[in-house]
Amino acid sequence: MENTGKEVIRPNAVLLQSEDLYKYILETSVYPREPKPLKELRDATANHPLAFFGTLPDTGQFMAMLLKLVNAKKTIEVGVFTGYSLLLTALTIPDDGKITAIDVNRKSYEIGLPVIQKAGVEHKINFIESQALPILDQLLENKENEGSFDFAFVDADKDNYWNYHERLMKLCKVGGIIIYDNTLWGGTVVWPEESVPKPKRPQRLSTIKFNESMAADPRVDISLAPLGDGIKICRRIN
Ligand SMILES: C[S@@+](CC[C@H](N)C(=O)[O-])C[C@H]1O[C@@H](n2cnc3c(N)ncnc32)[C@H](O)[C@@H]1O
Ligand SMILES: O=c1cc(-c2ccc(O)cc2)oc2c(O)c(O)ccc12
Repeated sequence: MENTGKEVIRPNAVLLQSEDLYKYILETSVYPREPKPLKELRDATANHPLAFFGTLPDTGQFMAMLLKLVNAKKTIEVGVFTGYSLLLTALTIPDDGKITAIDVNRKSYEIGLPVIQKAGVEHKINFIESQALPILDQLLENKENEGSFDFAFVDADKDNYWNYHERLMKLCKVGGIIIYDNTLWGGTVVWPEESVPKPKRPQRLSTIKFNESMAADPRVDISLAPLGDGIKICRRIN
């Protein structure tokens, strides 16, 4: 039977419409297990005017689970900010694991760096201050990098997500995982355009197009999980 996409919407589609329920998840499942350095990094970021950029702790907890499930050792991060997702990755991968972390802004990385150093995981991180696209292209110039990464986390300029995807599909191994953050863009993907604040419209359109393109990409298994701001989890199939 043809899948019309018009099936009955089940009750769980509205479950997280309550802030109290989100608080419940954080207080009963996430915060009690959050490693101390991650809490320290959140505290160090709390007064930053862009503190809302930080990866949400429930998303982080799920990401750590996936990193462990695929035994990730070699990873890429696009979009570091003060380093919540970076530190989480560094704490999760083995001692000889390596993260290539790219961000245009080293200043924000330096806010979290003392916490990363204190946690004893800085040696796993190669931070590169740059636009991400040229660095991904540079990595691809070395054939040894092709299909060598176990895991990638993308949390930067939404307009480039598909460009990142094309490169990460070559850099990640078959069976490797790529996570794209903010793929529900604050829920605005289903709002009428005129209800969306003007500055948020371009990224909303990019996100809608990205989700459509991803659904049509036969190279990956996908899941759009409503964690945090929506994370698209891709597993490279071939
Ligand atoms: C939402 S924040 C990342 C949050 C981070 N994952 C965390 O856990 O705190 C987005 C970051 O992407 C960076 N960024 C934006 N455009 C970029 C680009 N073209 N290349 C590299 N980094 C970029 C910004 O400087 C910013 O630090
Ligand atoms: O409100 C934002 C904005 C961004 C953003 C916009 C433009 C860029 O070039 C990079 C990032 O990212 C966000 C984000 O990742 C998040 O989790 C919440 C809010 C925003």
